[in-house]
Amino acid sequence: MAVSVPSPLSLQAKKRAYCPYSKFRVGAALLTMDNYVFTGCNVENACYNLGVCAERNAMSKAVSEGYRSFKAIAIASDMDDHFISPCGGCRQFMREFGPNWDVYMSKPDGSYRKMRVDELLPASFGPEDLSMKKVFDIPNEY
Ligand SMILES: O=c1ccn([C@H]2C[C@H](O)[C@@H](CO)O2)c(=O)[nH]1
Ligand SMILES: [Zn+2]
Repeated sequence: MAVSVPSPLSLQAKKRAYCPYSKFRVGAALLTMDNYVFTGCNVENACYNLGVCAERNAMSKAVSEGYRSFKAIAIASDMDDHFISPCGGCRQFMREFGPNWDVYMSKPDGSYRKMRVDELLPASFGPEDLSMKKVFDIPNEY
């Protein structure tokens, strides 16, 4: 499937947000190196701290389906005066899969700001610091 970034799929994913507590809808569309797309929305919980962000949801879906190599993620919210920006936890989660891929932070009108993961999280800690190989070479059996 051909996908433009920031992807309209992030807007579609936003519609599925489960956010009765914050009422702050977020959608994400993650593009893999081999051009598959995994979407995600935020999923909140009555036990507030268990809520999951849209970005992490999309990345976990991709990894659980066997994809670890990412080109870009597009993020959408309902804020029309700000570009949605990933939280610190999601930045670290993105960095696990490499420092050099793109994050498109959008507004509902489709305008966006693009930054690389390493710009969003400089001087980061990652798998290499634990003497790991590239993350896509990490086996599923140890
Ligand atoms: O980049 C962001 C920022 C916030 N949220 C979610 C978390 C929570 O459900 C709600 C309000 O913070 O928005 C995301 O999913 N992604
Ligand atoms: Zn987050």
